[in-house]
Amino acid sequence: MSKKPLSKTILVLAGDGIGTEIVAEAVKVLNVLQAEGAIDVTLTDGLVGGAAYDAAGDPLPEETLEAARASDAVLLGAVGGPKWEPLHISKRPEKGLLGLRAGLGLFANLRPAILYPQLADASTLKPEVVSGLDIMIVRELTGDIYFGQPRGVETLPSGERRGFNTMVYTESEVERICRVAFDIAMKRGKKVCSVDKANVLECTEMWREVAIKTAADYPEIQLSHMYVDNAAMQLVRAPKQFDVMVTGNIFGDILSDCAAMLTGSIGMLPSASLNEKGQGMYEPIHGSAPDIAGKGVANPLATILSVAMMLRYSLDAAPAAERIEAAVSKVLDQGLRTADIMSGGMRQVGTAEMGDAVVAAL
Ligand SMILES: NC(=O)C1=CN([C@@H]2O[C@H](COP(=O)(O)OP(=O)(O)OC[C@H]3O[C@@H](n4cnc5c(N)ncnc54)[C@H](O)[C@@H]3O)[C@@H](O)[C@H]2O)C=CC1
Ligand SMILES: CC(C)CC(=O)C(=O)O
Ligand SMILES: [Mg+2]
Repeated sequence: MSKKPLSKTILVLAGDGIGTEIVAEAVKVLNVLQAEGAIDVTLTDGLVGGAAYDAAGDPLPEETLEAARASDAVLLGAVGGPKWEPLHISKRPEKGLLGLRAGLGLFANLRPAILYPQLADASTLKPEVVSGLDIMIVRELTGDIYFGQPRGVETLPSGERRGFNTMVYTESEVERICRVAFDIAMKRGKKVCSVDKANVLECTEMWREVAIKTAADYPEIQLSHMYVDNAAMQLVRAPKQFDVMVTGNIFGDILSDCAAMLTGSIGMLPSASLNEKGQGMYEPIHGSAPDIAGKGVANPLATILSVAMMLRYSLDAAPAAERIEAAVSKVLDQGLRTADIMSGGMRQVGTAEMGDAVVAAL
C-alpha cells in the first residue's frame, strides 16, 4: 500500500478509570495502520483529569492544553471518578475536560448513534424498532449551563444553602451549531430536529428562533422542533423518525446517553468534537466507568470508532476510517462481544481481546 504524506500529530490523553484500558486498544489500531503505511502519524501522551491532578496538582496542566492546541487531533479516553469528585475538579469550566473543550474551542460535538445489525439483540428496543438506526446527534459543547455564569453554592442569611447554575447561549453560538447540523443533514436525509425546552426556558426559546432563522439559508432542510422531554420519549419509542438532532450542551449530553442504548451499549458510541479550524478531539461518549475499571472488561469499540472519526474528520484518511468500521463489523460477525453487548450464543471477550480482534480484522 502506498504511504500517504500525512505526518499528523495526535495527542493521546487516556485519562482515568477505563480510559487507560480502552485507549490502549485504540492506539493498537493506530499503530497497525501506521506500520503498514496507511497513515503517517506521531503519537504523544499527556495527562488530563484525575491522573493529571494526582501527578501535577492540576486536572488540566498548561502543557496538556498547549500540546492539544499544537496537535492535529486529540484522542481522549475518559476523565473523573469517585476519588476526585469531592475535589470538584470537573466543575471548573476552565479546568479538566470542560477546560480542554473550551480551550480548544470545540463547539461542535458529533455523536452518531448507529446500530450495527449484529447487535440488534443487544439493543433495549425490539429489532424492528431499531433496525437500520442511524442518527447523528449534534450537541453544542462549549456553552449552556455547563459554562454559564454565575454558578456555585452560597449560604443564605438563614443558614440554608442555595445552589445555582446558569443556562446561557448567544445567538451566534446557536447559529454556528445549527449550521453544522444543517451542513451534515445536507449530506444525509436533509431532516433536522432541533431539541429545546422553549415552552419553559427563554434561552431555548431564543435557540428555536435562531434555528428557524438560520434554516432560511437551507431551503432543502426539513426543520422540526421538539421539547427535550418528548425527544427523550420519542428516542425510545420510535428513534428512526430522527435523522439529525441538534441541541444544546446539557440536553445533548443526556439524549446521547439515551440514544447509545438503542445501539446496544454506551460502549458503542464514538464522538468527534470539532472547532472552527477543523481541529478535533475524539472520545467515546461514556465516562471512566469506575464500576468496571481495572477489570479488563470495558468495551473499547466506542474508542476505536472514535479513531475512525478522527481519521475521517481531522486526518484526511477516510479509507482507513472505513477499514476500521468494517473491522468492527467483522469482529461482531465473528460473534465476539464484551460483557455490555453480550447476548445468547456469542463469545464473551475482554477489552484487550476485542482490541486484538479488531486489529486482526483490519
Ligand atoms: N467524557 C468523559 O470523560 C466523561 C466522564 N464522566 C465521568 O465518569 C465517571 C463515571 O460516570 P458515570 O455516570 O458512571 O458514567 P459512565 O459512562 O462512566 O458509566 C455509566 C455506566 O456505563 C458503563 N460503561 C461505560 N462505558 C462502558 C464501556 N466502554 N464498556 C462497558 N460499560 C461501560 C459503566 O460501567 C457504568 O455502569 C464520573 O466521574 C463522571 O464525571 C462521565 C461522562 C463522560
Ligand atoms: C464533563 C461532562 C459534560 C462529560 C459528559 O458527560 C459528556 O461529555 O458526555
Ligand atoms: Mg455524558
